[in-house]
Amino acid sequence: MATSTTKTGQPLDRAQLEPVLRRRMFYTPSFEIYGGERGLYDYGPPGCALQANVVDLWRKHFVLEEDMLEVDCTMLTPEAVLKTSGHVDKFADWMCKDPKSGEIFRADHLVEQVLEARLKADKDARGQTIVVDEAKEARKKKKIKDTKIEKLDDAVVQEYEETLAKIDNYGGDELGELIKKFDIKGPTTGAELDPPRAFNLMFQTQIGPSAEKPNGYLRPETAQGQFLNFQKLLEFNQQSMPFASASIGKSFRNEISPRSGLLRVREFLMAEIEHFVDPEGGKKHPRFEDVKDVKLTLLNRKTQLAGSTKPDVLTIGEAVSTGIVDNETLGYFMVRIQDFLLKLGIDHSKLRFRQHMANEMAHYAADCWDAELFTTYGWIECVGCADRSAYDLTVHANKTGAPLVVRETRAEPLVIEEYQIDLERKKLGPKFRKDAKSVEAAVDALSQELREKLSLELEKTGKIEVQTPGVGSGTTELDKDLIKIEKRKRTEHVREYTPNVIEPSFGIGRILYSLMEHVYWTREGDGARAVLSFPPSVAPTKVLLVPLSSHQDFKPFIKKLTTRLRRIGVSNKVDDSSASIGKRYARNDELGTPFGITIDFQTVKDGSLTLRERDSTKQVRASEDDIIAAVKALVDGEETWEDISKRLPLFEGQDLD
Ligand SMILES: Nc1ncnc2c1ncn2[C@@H]1O[C@H](COP(=O)(O)OP(=O)(O)OP(=O)(O)O)[C@@H](O)[C@H]1O
Repeated sequence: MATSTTKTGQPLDRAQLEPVLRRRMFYTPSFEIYGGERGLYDYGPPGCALQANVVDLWRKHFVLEEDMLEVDCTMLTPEAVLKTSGHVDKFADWMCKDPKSGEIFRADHLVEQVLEARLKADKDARGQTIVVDEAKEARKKKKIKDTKIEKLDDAVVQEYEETLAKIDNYGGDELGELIKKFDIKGPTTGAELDPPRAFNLMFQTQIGPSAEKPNGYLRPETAQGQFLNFQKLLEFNQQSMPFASASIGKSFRNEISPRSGLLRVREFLMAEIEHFVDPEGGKKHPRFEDVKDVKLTLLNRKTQLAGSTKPDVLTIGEAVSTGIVDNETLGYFMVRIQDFLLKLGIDHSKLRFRQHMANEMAHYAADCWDAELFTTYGWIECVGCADRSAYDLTVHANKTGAPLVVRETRAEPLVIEEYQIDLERKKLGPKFRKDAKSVEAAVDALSQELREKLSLELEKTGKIEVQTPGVGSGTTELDKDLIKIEKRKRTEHVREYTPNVIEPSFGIGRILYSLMEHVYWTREGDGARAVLSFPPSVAPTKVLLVPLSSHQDFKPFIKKLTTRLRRIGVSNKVDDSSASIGKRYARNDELGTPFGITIDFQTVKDGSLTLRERDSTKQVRASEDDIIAAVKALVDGEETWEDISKRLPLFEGQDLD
């Protein structure tokens, strides 16, 4: 796997970044003083501010700009809902147990880890200047300690790589076969593993005191609440289609082996959109024209099937017209997802869209693309974008009888010619008694094809036989006196259909962590200093106020500045500690604070201030009004630092760093 690099081209060292994130309290393991609980994290002040800013941007970018209908649905979900949606039976991962140690592994992750480790060892071995036989010889003689030097056959390397490219697609039996075939054993014991078995990821719970057994779950996604409110939302939207609902809230998954920090946790914030669209007419999107020339990096299904991970860069217009992406609405949202991630500060070169393989998608899905971000943990799915077809609305409507459909008055009434059936009910009742209703239902359910066939038979013989499950022998004879079948015209003024759903689904924690990796770099100086180059819009704190010292004369300026900044909604912090100004700025570079205002003796003389930019460490000096206006323009994204440094005089007086 390629290594991740920072914007300065240095390999990204997670062992350096993670302590910074923990120390500055972006996030921290929950319940730590009780020994911690895997897969659960608390966010500290900068983490909370960052998350709030990302969520705020999400709302503006999607809910506001796309005029979506936001809902906030409950997390506690009755069992019946999740039974109908398929989660109770199918929302599971494959786990396997080491019978010797009792350790539990997620089967696909175990295969992935082992194969990746073997490929790495192979690469290392190939990189050695000594040939492998010599390496083995040397190892025998204990000259080389590294016992991992193992070279694989080229065919094995290819097989491993192909397996890894398809790792998300295997079912339990296939994973069991891979474990056997590749001789994968318990990592700590070397024991043969038990065959994989399905583990449902939902947390079960009991709703109410009278429940005798668990009768509900913590939701594993926010989507179901949106589907169940479909009819009310359609009404709220004055029956107008297409429209989208949106929801931000916690979801819960009892992950088999949570790992990789915020990337795989058991409780996480999701932001999901359900865009309801008419399935007829190719799922067009009214704004597709505006985005059709935007390029995306696409790793399609065909490429993955060939065992490759080399993506294509295509405009979304090309991708949709050639059928690589199924339809305009899905393509439109992929572009909007990319725009959003880039706005946050995601590195464009570390973003790709990967198409799900046919057996990786839910059986009802028409197409699905994940926005994946490259991190030190490899490519990580951060946003799923799926076409869920009409599945969810259909199953809930069938189960409850609720009309989760759109009824539209046709512009032109539709004249339909069809076979219609008239039953002589007065005679049917006395003849079939308790079975009359079943016979009637069976007749009503006859297809047009059958009706045509039966009408000919009725005309010819004067009687027909109809399949009536559960009545007598299973077929019932009806004669001309009881049934009439005729071809007639019917005019339909209203069209009824179940909308299809395009669902972009964002994991906010995964996006936050990937973003922190993407904006992290180190500045050479006295020791490498960490910098988090968040764009001003998402940075936890926008401005640091630094008085030169704790001198009394600076205090009124600080008070005035904080009040003014607060009034215009710019978050700021004062650092009046005794550390040098350079040190204080370095501390806040770690927090990603993009701007700093210094208050010095010149300020006391003429009211002027310096404004420093985090990444370049350049400063300008100007009046308080000009500096405040510059900060506001920078934070609102109306001007860049380049604009400001052209407009206001540069300040070279002090090298603060
Ligand atoms: N355990 C988790 N921890 C953090 N975020 C998650 C977790 N599971 C899912 N997400 C986020 O929710 C989004 C939508 O969920 P989805 O059901 O598509 O994920 P998934 O395909 O089950 O993920 P994975 O295959 O990685 O388990 C994902 O793109 C991801 O950002």
